Amino acid sequence: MLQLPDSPPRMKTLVSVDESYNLCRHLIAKYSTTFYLSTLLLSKEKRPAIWAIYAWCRRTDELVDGPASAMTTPETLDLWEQQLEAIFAGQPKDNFDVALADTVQRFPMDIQPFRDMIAGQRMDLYRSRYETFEELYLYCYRVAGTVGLMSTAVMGLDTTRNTAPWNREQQPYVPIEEEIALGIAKQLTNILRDVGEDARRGRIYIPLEDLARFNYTEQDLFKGVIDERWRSLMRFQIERARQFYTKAERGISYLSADARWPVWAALTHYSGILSIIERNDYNAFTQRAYVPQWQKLRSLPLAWMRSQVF
Ligand SMILES: CC(C)=CCC/C(C)=C/CC/C(C)=C/CC/C(C)=C/COP(=O)(O)OP(=O)(O)O
Repeated sequence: MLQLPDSPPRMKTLVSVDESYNLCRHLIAKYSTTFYLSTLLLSKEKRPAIWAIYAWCRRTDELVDGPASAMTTPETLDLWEQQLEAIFAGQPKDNFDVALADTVQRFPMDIQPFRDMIAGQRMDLYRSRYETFEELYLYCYRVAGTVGLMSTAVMGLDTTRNTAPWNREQQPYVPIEEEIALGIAKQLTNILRDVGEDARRGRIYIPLEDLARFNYTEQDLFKGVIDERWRSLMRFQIERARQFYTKAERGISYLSADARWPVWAALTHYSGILSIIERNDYNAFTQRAYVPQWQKLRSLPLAWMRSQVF
Protein backbone atom coordinates (compact mmCIF):
# COMPACT_ATOMS: atom_id res chain seq x y z
CA MET A 1 0.00 0.00 0.00
CA LEU A 2 1.22 3.51 -0.70
CA GLN A 3 2.51 5.69 2.08
CA LEU A 4 -0.16 8.20 3.06
CA PRO A 5 0.37 11.47 4.91
CA ASP A 6 1.33 11.28 8.54
CA SER A 7 -1.11 12.85 10.85
CA PRO A 8 -0.02 14.87 12.69
CA PRO A 9 3.32 15.53 10.93
CA ARG A 10 6.24 14.65 13.18
CA MET A 11 9.94 15.29 13.01
CA LYS A 12 11.81 12.47 11.39
CA THR A 13 14.91 11.87 9.38
CA LEU A 14 14.17 11.73 5.70
CA VAL A 15 15.98 9.91 2.92
CA SER A 16 18.45 11.67 0.63
CA VAL A 17 17.31 13.37 -2.58
CA ASP A 18 18.71 10.51 -4.71
CA GLU A 19 17.01 7.87 -2.60
CA SER A 20 13.77 9.79 -2.78
CA TYR A 21 13.89 9.95 -6.60
CA ASN A 22 14.52 6.23 -6.54
CA LEU A 23 11.41 5.66 -4.42
CA CYS A 24 9.39 7.68 -6.93
CA ARG A 25 10.86 5.71 -9.82
CA HIS A 26 9.88 2.39 -8.21
CA LEU A 27 6.39 3.65 -7.51
CA ILE A 28 5.89 4.68 -11.14
CA ALA A 29 7.46 1.52 -12.53
CA LYS A 30 5.14 -0.56 -10.35
CA TYR A 31 1.86 1.26 -10.93
CA SER A 32 2.26 2.59 -14.46
CA THR A 33 4.68 0.41 -16.40
CA THR A 34 4.00 1.92 -19.80
CA PHE A 35 4.18 5.45 -18.56
CA TYR A 36 7.45 4.58 -16.84
CA LEU A 37 8.87 3.17 -20.07
CA SER A 38 7.95 6.30 -22.01
CA THR A 39 9.75 8.45 -19.41
CA LEU A 40 12.92 6.52 -20.29
CA LEU A 41 12.80 8.30 -23.65
CA LEU A 42 13.29 11.63 -21.85
CA SER A 43 16.68 13.19 -21.12
CA LYS A 44 18.20 12.00 -17.88
CA GLU A 45 17.86 15.42 -16.23
CA LYS A 46 14.13 15.61 -16.83
CA ARG A 47 13.26 11.96 -16.23
CA PRO A 48 13.51 11.89 -12.40
CA ALA A 49 11.58 15.16 -12.12
CA ILE A 50 8.70 13.61 -14.03
CA TRP A 51 8.83 10.59 -11.70
CA ALA A 52 8.60 12.90 -8.68
CA ILE A 53 5.57 14.70 -10.11
CA TYR A 54 3.84 11.47 -11.08
CA ALA A 55 4.54 9.88 -7.72
CA TRP A 56 2.84 12.82 -6.04
CA CYS A 57 -0.13 12.59 -8.45
CA ARG A 58 -0.41 8.85 -7.92
CA ARG A 59 -0.37 9.23 -4.14
CA THR A 60 -2.95 12.00 -4.34
CA ASP A 61 -5.18 9.77 -6.44
CA GLU A 62 -4.61 6.90 -4.03
CA LEU A 63 -6.13 8.95 -1.20
CA VAL A 64 -9.57 8.66 -2.78
CA ASP A 65 -9.13 5.64 -5.02
CA GLY A 66 -6.74 3.37 -3.15
CA PRO A 67 -7.28 0.57 -0.63
CA ALA A 68 -7.34 2.96 2.34
CA SER A 69 -9.65 5.46 0.65
CA ALA A 70 -12.57 4.62 2.96
CA MET A 71 -10.62 6.45 5.70
CA THR A 72 -10.15 9.59 3.59
CA THR A 73 -12.15 12.61 4.69
CA PRO A 74 -12.03 16.26 3.59
CA GLU A 75 -9.66 16.82 6.52
CA THR A 76 -7.24 14.22 5.12
CA LEU A 77 -7.13 16.28 1.95
CA ASP A 78 -6.61 19.47 3.99
CA LEU A 79 -3.58 17.84 5.57
CA TRP A 80 -2.36 16.68 2.17
CA GLU A 81 -2.65 20.25 0.92
CA GLN A 82 -0.63 21.53 3.89
CA GLN A 83 1.98 18.90 3.08
CA LEU A 84 2.00 20.21 -0.50
CA GLU A 85 2.58 23.79 0.68
CA ALA A 86 5.52 22.48 2.72
CA ILE A 87 7.03 20.86 -0.39
CA PHE A 88 6.91 24.18 -2.22
CA ALA A 89 8.37 25.92 0.86
CA GLY A 90 11.34 23.53 0.67
CA GLN A 91 10.30 21.61 3.78
CA PRO A 92 9.29 18.13 2.62
CA LYS A 93 7.51 16.05 5.21
CA ASP A 94 8.02 12.53 3.91
CA ASN A 95 10.41 10.43 1.89
CA PHE A 96 8.62 10.83 -1.42
CA ASP A 97 8.20 14.57 -1.00
CA VAL A 98 11.97 15.10 -0.81
CA ALA A 99 12.27 14.48 -4.57
CA LEU A 100 9.37 16.76 -5.46
CA ALA A 101 10.78 19.55 -3.28
CA ASP A 102 14.01 19.20 -5.27
CA THR A 103 12.13 19.11 -8.59
CA VAL A 104 10.15 22.30 -7.94
CA GLN A 105 13.39 24.06 -7.13
CA ARG A 106 15.14 22.87 -10.27
CA PHE A 107 12.16 23.45 -12.55
CA PRO A 108 10.24 26.43 -11.18
CA MET A 109 6.53 25.74 -11.45
CA ASP A 110 3.22 27.00 -10.22
CA ILE A 111 1.66 25.32 -7.17
CA GLN A 112 -1.87 25.96 -8.48
CA PRO A 113 -2.19 22.84 -10.71
CA PHE A 114 -1.23 20.73 -7.67
CA ARG A 115 -3.90 22.43 -5.57
CA ASP A 116 -6.38 21.97 -8.41
CA MET A 117 -5.64 18.27 -8.48
CA ILE A 118 -6.45 17.99 -4.77
CA ALA A 119 -9.69 19.88 -5.49
CA GLY A 120 -10.46 17.19 -8.11
CA GLN A 121 -10.00 14.44 -5.52
CA ARG A 122 -12.35 16.35 -3.23
CA MET A 123 -14.99 16.12 -5.96
CA ASP A 124 -14.64 12.33 -5.89
CA LEU A 125 -15.41 12.38 -2.16
CA TYR A 126 -18.86 13.84 -2.58
CA ARG A 127 -19.89 13.29 -6.21
CA SER A 128 -20.80 10.15 -8.07
CA ARG A 129 -22.66 11.73 -11.01
CA TYR A 130 -22.01 14.53 -13.51
CA GLU A 131 -24.99 16.21 -15.07
CA THR A 132 -23.26 17.90 -18.02
CA PHE A 133 -20.00 17.59 -19.94
CA GLU A 134 -19.02 21.02 -18.62
CA GLU A 135 -19.10 19.62 -15.07
CA LEU A 136 -17.19 16.52 -16.11
CA TYR A 137 -14.64 18.67 -17.93
CA LEU A 138 -13.87 20.55 -14.71
CA TYR A 139 -13.33 17.24 -12.92
CA CYS A 140 -11.08 15.95 -15.74
CA TYR A 141 -9.09 19.17 -15.79
CA ARG A 142 -8.48 18.89 -12.08
CA VAL A 143 -7.53 15.24 -11.82
CA ALA A 144 -5.68 14.90 -15.16
CA GLY A 145 -5.39 18.12 -17.19
CA THR A 146 -3.28 19.57 -14.38
CA VAL A 147 -0.66 16.86 -15.04
CA GLY A 148 0.06 18.46 -18.41
CA LEU A 149 0.77 21.82 -16.79
CA MET A 150 3.03 20.22 -14.18
CA SER A 151 4.88 18.09 -16.75
CA THR A 152 5.47 20.87 -19.23
CA ALA A 153 7.23 22.88 -16.56
CA VAL A 154 9.81 20.07 -16.58
CA MET A 155 9.78 19.09 -20.24
CA GLY A 156 10.13 22.67 -21.36
CA LEU A 157 9.02 24.47 -24.49
CA ASP A 158 11.03 24.91 -27.65
CA THR A 159 11.84 28.59 -27.50
CA THR A 160 13.05 28.67 -31.12
CA ARG A 161 9.57 27.76 -32.30
CA ASN A 162 7.65 30.88 -33.31
CA THR A 163 10.70 33.04 -32.99
CA ALA A 164 11.85 33.09 -36.60
CA PRO A 165 13.69 36.36 -37.44
CA TRP A 166 10.60 37.77 -39.17
CA ASN A 167 8.48 36.85 -36.18
CA ARG A 168 10.64 38.13 -33.30
CA GLU A 169 8.22 40.79 -32.19
CA GLN A 170 5.63 38.20 -31.26
CA GLN A 171 5.45 36.44 -27.91
CA PRO A 172 6.19 32.70 -28.30
CA TYR A 173 3.00 30.65 -28.26
CA VAL A 174 2.45 28.78 -24.99
CA PRO A 175 0.29 25.72 -25.73
CA ILE A 176 -1.60 25.67 -22.43
CA GLU A 177 -4.83 24.28 -23.84
CA GLU A 178 -2.94 21.53 -25.63
CA GLU A 179 -1.00 20.65 -22.45
CA ILE A 180 -4.30 20.24 -20.63
CA ALA A 181 -5.94 18.40 -23.53
CA LEU A 182 -3.78 15.28 -23.28
CA GLY A 183 -4.77 14.73 -19.65
CA ILE A 184 -8.43 15.35 -20.47
CA ALA A 185 -8.26 12.85 -23.33
CA LYS A 186 -6.61 10.25 -21.12
CA GLN A 187 -9.11 10.76 -18.32
CA LEU A 188 -12.06 10.48 -20.75
CA THR A 189 -10.46 7.29 -22.10
CA ASN A 190 -10.09 5.86 -18.58
CA ILE A 191 -13.74 6.71 -17.87
CA LEU A 192 -14.85 4.69 -20.91
CA ARG A 193 -12.47 1.83 -20.18
CA ASP A 194 -13.51 1.62 -16.51
CA VAL A 195 -17.24 2.20 -16.94
CA GLY A 196 -18.16 -1.25 -15.56
CA GLU A 197 -15.77 -1.09 -12.64
CA ASP A 198 -17.04 2.37 -11.70
CA ALA A 199 -20.68 1.26 -11.99
CA ARG A 200 -19.96 -1.55 -9.54
CA ARG A 201 -18.88 1.19 -7.11
CA GLY A 202 -22.07 3.13 -7.80
CA ARG A 203 -20.26 5.74 -9.87
CA ILE A 204 -21.17 7.12 -13.29
CA TYR A 205 -18.75 9.54 -14.94
CA ILE A 206 -20.44 9.67 -18.36
CA PRO A 207 -22.54 12.86 -18.21
CA LEU A 208 -26.19 12.14 -17.47
CA GLU A 209 -27.20 14.54 -20.26
CA ASP A 210 -25.45 12.17 -22.71
CA LEU A 211 -27.21 9.09 -21.28
CA ALA A 212 -30.51 10.91 -21.78
CA ARG A 213 -29.60 11.97 -25.31
CA PHE A 214 -29.16 8.31 -26.29
CA ASN A 215 -32.13 7.18 -24.26
CA TYR A 216 -29.93 4.95 -22.12
CA THR A 217 -30.74 4.85 -18.41
CA GLU A 218 -28.67 4.55 -15.26
CA GLN A 219 -30.35 1.17 -14.68
CA ASP A 220 -29.21 0.01 -18.14
CA LEU A 221 -25.71 1.01 -17.24
CA PHE A 222 -25.79 -0.79 -13.90
CA LYS A 223 -27.07 -3.91 -15.68
CA GLY A 224 -24.40 -3.58 -18.36
CA VAL A 225 -26.86 -3.50 -21.26
CA ILE A 226 -25.06 -3.45 -24.64
CA ASP A 227 -27.38 -2.51 -27.46
CA GLU A 228 -27.53 0.09 -30.23
CA ARG A 229 -28.27 2.87 -27.73
CA TRP A 230 -25.12 1.99 -25.79
CA ARG A 231 -23.01 1.67 -28.94
CA SER A 232 -24.13 5.09 -30.18
CA LEU A 233 -23.48 6.61 -26.78
CA MET A 234 -20.00 5.09 -26.72
CA ARG A 235 -19.25 6.22 -30.30
CA PHE A 236 -20.14 9.74 -29.23
CA GLN A 237 -17.89 9.58 -26.14
CA ILE A 238 -15.00 8.08 -28.11
CA GLU A 239 -15.27 10.79 -30.75
CA ARG A 240 -15.14 13.45 -28.03
CA ALA A 241 -12.05 11.91 -26.45
CA ARG A 242 -10.39 11.75 -29.88
CA GLN A 243 -10.97 15.47 -30.37
CA PHE A 244 -8.91 16.10 -27.23
CA TYR A 245 -6.13 13.81 -28.50
CA THR A 246 -6.11 15.76 -31.76
CA LYS A 247 -5.86 19.01 -29.87
CA ALA A 248 -2.97 17.65 -27.79
CA GLU A 249 -1.16 16.49 -30.97
CA ARG A 250 -1.17 20.05 -32.22
CA GLY A 251 0.72 21.18 -29.11
CA ILE A 252 3.52 18.62 -29.15
CA SER A 253 5.71 20.46 -31.65
CA TYR A 254 5.89 23.39 -29.21
CA LEU A 255 7.58 21.17 -26.62
CA SER A 256 11.34 21.00 -26.39
CA ALA A 257 12.68 18.55 -28.95
CA ASP A 258 13.68 15.82 -26.48
CA ALA A 259 10.19 15.70 -24.96
CA ARG A 260 8.26 15.14 -28.19
CA TRP A 261 8.94 11.45 -28.66
CA PRO A 262 7.86 10.37 -25.15
CA VAL A 263 4.72 12.47 -25.39
CA TRP A 264 3.86 11.06 -28.83
CA ALA A 265 4.50 7.56 -27.44
CA ALA A 266 2.19 8.14 -24.47
CA LEU A 267 -0.49 9.72 -26.67
CA THR A 268 -0.39 6.85 -29.17
CA HIS A 269 -0.74 4.31 -26.41
CA TYR A 270 -3.56 6.11 -24.61
CA SER A 271 -5.59 6.71 -27.76
CA GLY A 272 -5.01 3.06 -28.75
CA ILE A 273 -7.21 2.10 -25.78
CA LEU A 274 -10.16 3.71 -27.59
CA SER A 275 -9.61 1.49 -30.64
CA ILE A 276 -9.52 -1.58 -28.39
CA ILE A 277 -12.87 -0.55 -26.86
CA GLU A 278 -14.26 -0.37 -30.41
CA ARG A 279 -12.78 -3.75 -31.24
CA ASN A 280 -14.44 -5.17 -28.12
CA ASP A 281 -17.74 -4.01 -29.61
CA TYR A 282 -18.02 -1.41 -26.80
CA ASN A 283 -18.18 -4.03 -24.08
CA ALA A 284 -16.49 -2.08 -21.32
CA PHE A 285 -18.55 -3.90 -18.69
CA THR A 286 -16.89 -7.29 -18.63
CA GLN A 287 -13.83 -6.75 -20.86
CA ARG A 288 -11.04 -4.38 -19.87
CA ALA A 289 -9.59 -2.60 -22.91
CA TYR A 290 -5.90 -3.25 -22.82
CA VAL A 291 -3.18 -2.42 -25.34
CA PRO A 292 -0.81 -5.42 -25.51
CA GLN A 293 2.87 -4.79 -24.79
CA TRP A 294 3.94 -5.76 -28.35
CA GLN A 295 1.55 -3.19 -29.77
CA LYS A 296 2.97 -0.48 -27.51
CA LEU A 297 6.48 -1.36 -28.63
CA ARG A 298 5.45 -1.51 -32.27
CA SER A 299 4.08 2.04 -32.08
CA LEU A 300 7.39 3.51 -30.84
CA PRO A 301 9.04 4.02 -34.28
CA LEU A 302 5.92 5.74 -35.59
CA ALA A 303 5.84 7.95 -32.49
CA TRP A 304 9.49 8.79 -33.12
CA MET A 305 8.79 9.69 -36.74
CA ARG A 306 5.90 11.91 -35.73
CA SER A 307 8.11 13.61 -33.16
CA GLN A 308 10.57 14.50 -35.93
CA VAL A 309 7.99 15.70 -38.41
CA PHE A 310 5.30 17.54 -36.46
C1 LIG B 1 0.63 17.95 -25.57
C2 LIG B 1 1.47 18.90 -24.83
C3 LIG B 1 1.67 20.25 -25.37
C4 LIG B 1 2.07 18.57 -23.65
C5 LIG B 1 1.97 17.24 -22.98
C6 LIG B 1 1.85 17.40 -21.51
C7 LIG B 1 1.72 16.07 -20.81
C8 LIG B 1 2.94 15.22 -20.63
C9 LIG B 1 0.53 15.66 -20.34
C10 LIG B 1 0.34 14.38 -19.63
C11 LIG B 1 -1.11 14.20 -19.32
C12 LIG B 1 -1.37 12.91 -18.61
C13 LIG B 1 -0.73 11.67 -19.05
C14 LIG B 1 -2.20 12.89 -17.56
C15 LIG B 1 -2.46 11.67 -16.78
C16 LIG B 1 -3.92 11.50 -16.56
C17 LIG B 1 -4.33 10.20 -15.98
C18 LIG B 1 -5.75 9.91 -16.00
C19 LIG B 1 -3.49 9.33 -15.43
C20 LIG B 1 -3.88 8.00 -14.91
O1 LIG B 1 -3.44 7.12 -15.85
P1 LIG B 1 -2.65 5.81 -15.49
O2 LIG B 1 -1.73 6.02 -14.37
O3 LIG B 1 -2.09 5.22 -16.74
O4 LIG B 1 -3.84 5.01 -14.99
P2 LIG B 1 -4.32 3.66 -15.45
O5 LIG B 1 -3.27 2.71 -14.98
O6 LIG B 1 -5.63 3.58 -14.74
O7 LIG B 1 -4.44 3.74 -16.97
